[in-house]
Amino acid sequence: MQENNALIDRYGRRFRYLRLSITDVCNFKCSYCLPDGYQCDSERDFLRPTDIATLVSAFAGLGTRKVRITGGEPSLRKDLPEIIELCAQTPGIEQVAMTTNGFKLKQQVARWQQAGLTKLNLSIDSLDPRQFNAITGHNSLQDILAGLEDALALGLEVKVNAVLLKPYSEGQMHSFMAWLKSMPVTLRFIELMQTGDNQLYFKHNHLSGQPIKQQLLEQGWVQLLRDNTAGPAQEFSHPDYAGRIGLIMPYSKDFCSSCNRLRVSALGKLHLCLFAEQGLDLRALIQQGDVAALQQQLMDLLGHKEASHWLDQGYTGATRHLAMLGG
Ligand SMILES: Nc1nc2c(ncn2[C@@H]2O[C@H](COP(=O)(O)OP(=O)(O)OP(=O)(O)O)[C@@H](O)[C@H]2O)c(=O)[nH]1
Ligand SMILES: C[S@@+](CC[C@H](N)C(=O)[O-])C[C@H]1O[C@@H](n2cnc3c(N)ncnc32)[C@H](O)[C@@H]1O
Ligand code: SF4
Ligand code: SF4
Repeated sequence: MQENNALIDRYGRRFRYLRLSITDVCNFKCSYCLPDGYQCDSERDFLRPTDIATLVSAFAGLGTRKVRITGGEPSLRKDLPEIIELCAQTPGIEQVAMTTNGFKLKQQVARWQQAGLTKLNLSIDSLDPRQFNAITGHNSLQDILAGLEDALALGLEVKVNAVLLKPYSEGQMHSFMAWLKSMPVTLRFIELMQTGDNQLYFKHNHLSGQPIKQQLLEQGWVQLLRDNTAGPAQEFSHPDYAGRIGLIMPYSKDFCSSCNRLRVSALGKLHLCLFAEQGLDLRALIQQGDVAALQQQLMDLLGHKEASHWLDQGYTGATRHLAMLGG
């Protein structure tokens, strides 16, 4: 890959990781994301598999090596195996990952893996069924945990996401640490992010990950190096635990200096940041199937990417909730 044909911004950050949302529909009601459930009256015209093939090959030609499929809930799309497969078969793409609430995991994980999925991130905010139900509005923790066992048995690399939430933090931490002793997954605690819709919730529930980092280091956990397609987590391992711990701390200093990812929404809009003011419409070029023009457009638009999210100044851009874009 020549440097003049790569996605590099004016701050010298290189973008090898595409987060592709394939739907904004979701069947859960996570209290920090869609507390009233998914609301939309009109039909949504999401990118089709042929559009996605054009888009992913444009990104791959500019050095993208990893695609994460996300949503809303991506497993609600019936053509998900087809989408995974076309991403996996795009020349240049080395990793196809997905973030899911796990509702369809047990039924579908073998198909996803056959289609080419290599990594799975699974959102489990609590190991206590009652707390899980209170947070997500779904009584499906046991099925999700059974699906997780299946995913591991198939050899998939699994990460578990848990948003740090003040009222649950003590129980959350305790049971997760005991679980990790024998569970070979990377468990990531994510600082709750403020969005347009959750301002009051954020005020009451946000917790910093910094004290957890301090505690881990005191207890002998060792921080690991990140590779250049890794997500934003700081990761730690410990010889007495089968699992690892990750911390995603968007409010910490310099979080955005290692930004390596761009986003495209299910409606075909490029978002230069999770908290960018607006999406930049790529759909017309995608539907023309003109990969070279699309690549030129991507390189031009990247010139507008900001240094940071400015979340620490209370800025949430146009992001009402993370289901809009897939986090
Ligand atoms: N602020 C911010 N949050 C992010 C970014 N990327 C991921 N996250 C958040 O991190 C959490 C976990 O995201 P995942 O979809 O599991 O992806 P990831 O952390 O990039 O995963 P890996 O690629 O496996 O490291 C979600 O809450 C995302 O919203 C980012 O660029 N900025
Ligand atoms: C938006 S969801 C989309 C994928 C899928 N529905 C899921 O929940 O895994 C992606 C990730 O964002 C996280 N998330 C959603 N809203 C958040 C917020 N306000 N702050 C931090 N993380 C959030 C979720 O916990 C999940 O791990
Ligand atoms: S976090 Fe994921 S599962 Fe929960 S409401 Fe948002 S999109 Fe749905
Ligand atoms: S908040 Fe924006 S700039 Fe910061 S890491 Fe995430 S996408 Fe990149």
